[in-house]
Amino acid sequence: MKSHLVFIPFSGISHLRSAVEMAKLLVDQDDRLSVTVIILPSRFGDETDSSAYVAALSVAPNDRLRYEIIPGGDQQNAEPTWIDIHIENQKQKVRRAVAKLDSSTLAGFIVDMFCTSMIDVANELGVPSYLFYTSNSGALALAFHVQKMYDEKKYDVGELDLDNSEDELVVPFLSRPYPVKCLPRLMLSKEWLPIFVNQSRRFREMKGILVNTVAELEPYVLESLSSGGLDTPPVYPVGPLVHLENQVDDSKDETKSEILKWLEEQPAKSVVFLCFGGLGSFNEEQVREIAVALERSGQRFLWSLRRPSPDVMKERPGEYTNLEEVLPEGFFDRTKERGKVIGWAPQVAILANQAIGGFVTHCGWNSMLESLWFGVPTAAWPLYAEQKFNAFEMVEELGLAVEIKRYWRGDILVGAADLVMAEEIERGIKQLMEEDSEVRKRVKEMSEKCHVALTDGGSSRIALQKFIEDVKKNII
Ligand SMILES: O=c1ccn([C@@H]2O[C@H](COP(=O)(O)OP(=O)(O)O[C@H]3O[C@H](CO)[C@@H](O)[C@H](O)[C@H]3O)[C@@H](O)[C@H]2O)c(=O)[nH]1
Repeated sequence: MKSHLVFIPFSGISHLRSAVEMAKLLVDQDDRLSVTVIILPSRFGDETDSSAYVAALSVAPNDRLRYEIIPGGDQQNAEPTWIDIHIENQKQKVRRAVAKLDSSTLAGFIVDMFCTSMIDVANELGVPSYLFYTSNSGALALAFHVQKMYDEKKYDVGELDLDNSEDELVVPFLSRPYPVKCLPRLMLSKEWLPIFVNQSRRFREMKGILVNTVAELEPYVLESLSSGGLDTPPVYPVGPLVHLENQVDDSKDETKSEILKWLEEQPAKSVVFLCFGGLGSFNEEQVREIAVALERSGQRFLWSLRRPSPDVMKERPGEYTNLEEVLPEGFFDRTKERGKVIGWAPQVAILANQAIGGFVTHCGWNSMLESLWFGVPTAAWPLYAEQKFNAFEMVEELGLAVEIKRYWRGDILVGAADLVMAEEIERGIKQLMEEDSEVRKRVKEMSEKCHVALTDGGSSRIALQKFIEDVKKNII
């Protein structure tokens, strides 16, 4: 029997790309399955970081995988709205897009964690909803755990002293206590917590949850989720879903070619790469500390440095027109033989290059998976969202990363951030680049497991097959 799934990702590039990889896997795995990916307009009104990617998708024809692009229309140049309101505003357009599909084969909706209000549209049509979770299963379990405690009145943000708290939470699926100050900022904000908790409640309405993780990477969390303690829908670890296409040297892109050429000239595993995701940027004081650390470390480096946005909730960080203004005087002269400062990075192609020996990252989950995929060890410097949890899991629970700063406080999206001193950064970089470290060895082993997971008979393929079988069983 033919089945059709409607997939509604969030429009941000870090959610969209893994969702598209997920959709491709689904249709590859089962030739009776087809998927329509509905691409929502960006909340920012522009489409800067995803427009080229989306344009390329729409020209790639496939009978069983289609893209329905919903234009921004009247929202162009409007004030950006909060994510939940923005998604709510798209419901009518999604109804219209779904109405064009053959309802007799409709088997369900797969929605991103930010698009849970689309469950209402699926319910109107009488089809089940599934969640596609773009981060790890630990962050998912933490969200469920905090929601459960909140609903049972055991978690009160009013009682938490955010930045100075030495309190720790005992979280069932973690092997050690979790410091309250490492909770994502949303879980510590009176204003945001109810929205966050509501999102987790809606996760529980789903028939199943696809997670961009690997069974071998997070076994304890996945066991805990499947044992029923948190009373969640079934979880399917189907990752790592990594967008690998831009790994090749695309000669049309001169900046990328130049970066890759420079890397080819460097010795194997000699370069430390620094990159902080789509929203990562630093004030001038912090930029100087990083520059000093790079100089003192003596290490070869490739540094993706972005200009901070005046209001990151409304506008993404941009590119510097003159990097010398922000870097210490003489920095370029002193480091020109061994370092390169760039803007937006072709990250996957860089991580795939033989010259990269370590990656200083903000711990966005795609970055963590990309570095694991290429066996590159990381130094954790979390900046926003759930990244402090990711850092805790990778450094403390799994021993797969070193740290730049232990228990870093703040969140750059709400304007509060500790200054990290050059000494701390230098120490982290040196530890990261150690040749025969335990972390490097563990990363290599985990990298191999990630590759095996995606082969026939591998854990992620088995989980994907189980998901497809369950989708078919759940058709009413
Ligand atoms: O200069 C850059 C910066 C980023 N990237 C790519 O952009 C993606 C960034 O994704 P990620 O590392 O996950 O970071 P964020 O963009 O910050 O991702 C958001 O979404 C993730 C998945 O839900 C969360 O884990 C993060 O905390 C959240 O901030 C990756 O594929 C990178 O390869 C580049 O190619 N060049």
